[in-house]
Amino acid sequence: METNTSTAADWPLDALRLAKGTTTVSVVLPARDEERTVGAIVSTIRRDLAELVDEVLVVDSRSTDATAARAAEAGARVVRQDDVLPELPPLSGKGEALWKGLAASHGDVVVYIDSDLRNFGAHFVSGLLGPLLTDPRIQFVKGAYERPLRGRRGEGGRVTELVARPLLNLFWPELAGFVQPLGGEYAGRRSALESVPYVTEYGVEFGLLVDLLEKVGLDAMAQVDLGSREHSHQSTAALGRMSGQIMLTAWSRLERQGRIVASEPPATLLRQFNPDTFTNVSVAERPPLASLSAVMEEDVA
Ligand SMILES: O=c1ccn([C@@H]2O[C@H](COP(=O)(O)OP(=O)(O)O[C@H]3O[C@H](CO)[C@@H](O)[C@H](O)[C@H]3O)[C@@H](O)[C@H]2O)c(=O)[nH]1
Ligand SMILES: O=C(O)[C@H](O)COP(=O)(O)O
Repeated sequence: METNTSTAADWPLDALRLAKGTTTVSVVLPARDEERTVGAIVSTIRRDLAELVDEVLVVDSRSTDATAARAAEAGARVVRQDDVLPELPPLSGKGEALWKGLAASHGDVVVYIDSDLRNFGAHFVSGLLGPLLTDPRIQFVKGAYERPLRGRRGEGGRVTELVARPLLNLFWPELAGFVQPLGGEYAGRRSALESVPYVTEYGVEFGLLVDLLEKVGLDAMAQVDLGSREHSHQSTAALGRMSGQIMLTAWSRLERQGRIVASEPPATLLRQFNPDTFTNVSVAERPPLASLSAVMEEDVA
């Protein structure tokens, strides 16, 4: 991992403009109720990265606020998650938004950026593009950063530290060098992203790392330090549900890789208190988009 690690400052815009050549780039932003932040992120990309980014696509993930309007005003193309590939039964959550964004976008390289970032800068996108535009061996690039929690440096990323990184270290230690395995800022070649399934809900990042490791190998994966990342924080209860989804994603990969043989499937209801609720934390899965390309070409042309 260390050999494929760089920082955003290693990738100045002038050099990337030259390296880009005819490669087309899409930035895809999944967004559910992000009216406060999505417009500024889209505007920054359009203003500072006009020569590098060919398409900015916001996937409106069933927002009930003005996310779609704010994104469109700022210059993004906006699609509604459930309007993409409408012949398929809709699924829900972030993973579904990302898969639909892959289907609806056109770039040779796709950059994913969360829409709730509060300190977004153009270096998030240019940093992620650096290894992909300059090294043909690289298929996938993950952002790394320091994450404050309500002003406390290094304290953010609770699910990352308590669930995701321990699971990766236990079962996929090759991936232990990824500092932010759950981070929402990453990029890949379309051919690589279309070759793997997308887990729905919040299992998507964990599933992509494990599946891409198997598909393209660690030498084709890179990491770029993007500095510091600030985003909106979810409640502890919501992070508990996210953790359940990530654990079930890990389980599905262990089973698929033949590393566990289950006498019975795991329960998928998470009981939480205050209020006393049961939530289904199961995740579904979309197949590799390449396997649906005929359908997709008809639909998004
Ligand atoms: O149903 C959903 C839920 C979220 N989002 C968007 O996805 C992004 C990240 O979602 P958020 O709820 O802010 O996730 P975090 O609590 O920040 O979770 C972290 O960990 C998750 C699990 O790996 C990752 O998916 C996130 O990108 C990462 O920031 C945001 O732009 C959301 O608007 C959707 O589009 N649809
Ligand atoms: O990636 C994570 O662990 C979750 O997004 C939680 O992040 P937070 O602890 O910074 O809210």
